[in-house]
Amino acid sequence: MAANSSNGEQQTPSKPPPLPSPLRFSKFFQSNMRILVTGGAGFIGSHLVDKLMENEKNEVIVVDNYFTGSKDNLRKWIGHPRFELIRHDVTEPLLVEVDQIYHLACPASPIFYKHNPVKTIKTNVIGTLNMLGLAKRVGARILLTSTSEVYGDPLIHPQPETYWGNVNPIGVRSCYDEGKRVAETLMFDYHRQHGIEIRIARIFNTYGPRMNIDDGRVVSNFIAQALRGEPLTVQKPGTQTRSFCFVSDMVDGLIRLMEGENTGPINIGNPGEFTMLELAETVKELINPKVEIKMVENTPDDPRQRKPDITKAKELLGWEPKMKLRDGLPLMEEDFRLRLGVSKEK
Ligand SMILES: NC(=O)c1ccc[n+]([C@@H]2O[C@H](COP(=O)([O-])OP(=O)(O)OC[C@H]3O[C@@H](n4cnc5c(N)ncnc54)[C@H](O)[C@@H]3O)[C@@H](O)[C@H]2O)c1
Ligand SMILES: O=c1ccn([C@@H]2O[C@H](COP(=O)(O)OP(=O)(O)O[C@H]3OC[C@@H](O)[C@H](O)[C@H]3O)[C@@H](O)[C@H]2O)c(=O)[nH]1
Repeated sequence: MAANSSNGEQQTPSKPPPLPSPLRFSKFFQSNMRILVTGGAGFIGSHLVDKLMENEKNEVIVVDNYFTGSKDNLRKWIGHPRFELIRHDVTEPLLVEVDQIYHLACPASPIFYKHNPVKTIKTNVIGTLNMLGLAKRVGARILLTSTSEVYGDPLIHPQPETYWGNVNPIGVRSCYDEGKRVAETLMFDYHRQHGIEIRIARIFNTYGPRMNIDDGRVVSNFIAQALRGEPLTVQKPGTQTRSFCFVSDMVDGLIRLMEGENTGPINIGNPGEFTMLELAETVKELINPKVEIKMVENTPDDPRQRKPDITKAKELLGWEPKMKLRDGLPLMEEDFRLRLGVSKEK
């Protein structure tokens, strides 16, 4: 049955989806829903695993190369009978019998995805090709965590899914921005050519507990700096905007997309938009009023504005974020205090 694409026109595949394992049709079928999460040892992935494991009908397999993720994020599941953790790089083929694939494997922090740009684009292109080949072979439904970066430095604001973007094809961010755009292209080509069941989430900036403390992203940087009494490093011009979604809202959106009947792409993010100076002032107010704010140089091609139009997510998934930034930041502060060993001043 042709799924609907989020921009309205039918993306009717030329073939029906490949049949799942015959086992799933047997009336005595006892096995669980077998779910693969690539990049499941990462920030969003490990929270997704926590949520999926709450359902006793789910078996979860995580593959991860630990480039930016950590086994520590999954320690509570290691040894659990419905959980498996495999060290695997998605740029190499993988064969596991699964029913759903959440494909999150890709470094998300700009510092990390710029560290080895060729590897980043290989992960996005070859990694996604390998996961689509697996989906075709075993008849699995596959969800790609794409990104707001596919809009580049957007000329339309807020960004709807119908916006084709404004992306530099040869810049220092292109390994990620164009890599994710190619991944989306591959997803739709496998859908149209082979009938694969696809889901595409365009994730906007997400924050919360378990972010790497020094992964260089703005929310983790500001909170770690405030807790360490270091100046908050606002990258110029400071008036650039982002919209921040708390990780539990993000995970809820991803699961609704996977379980729904729409291919996407669908924006998943919080439309609450702030400048980086406003974010710094909020972190200073909530965490450490004595901390300084200092302007520092930015990096090339940094988008000037970003805010999701989440009309599709509301209408097609019945989803919208619940956590406001001022309520989410203290939860992240608590996590960072624990991990940094910095107690709250009385
Ligand atoms: N966090 C955000 O704000 C955000 C925004 C937009 C999109 N996304 C996307 O969501 C996904 C998860 O992001 P995150 O914030 O959890 O990042 P993260 O870096 O914490 O997680 C990525 C995980 O993928 C693993 N990985 C990277 N390359 C791999 C490879 N070649 N093979 C196997 N594993 C590999 C890493 O070790 C890590 O565990 C990514 O696809 C990212 O592009 C995140
Ligand atoms: O210390 C810092 C870090 C970052 N910034 C600024 O904060 C803004 C956000 O930067 P981040 O590095 O947190 O994140 P980005 O918005 O560049 O990318 C983020 O959103 C898109 C996702 O696909 C990426 O995975 C995610 O990292 C940028 O304008 C950056 O210049 C600071 O002002 N200070």
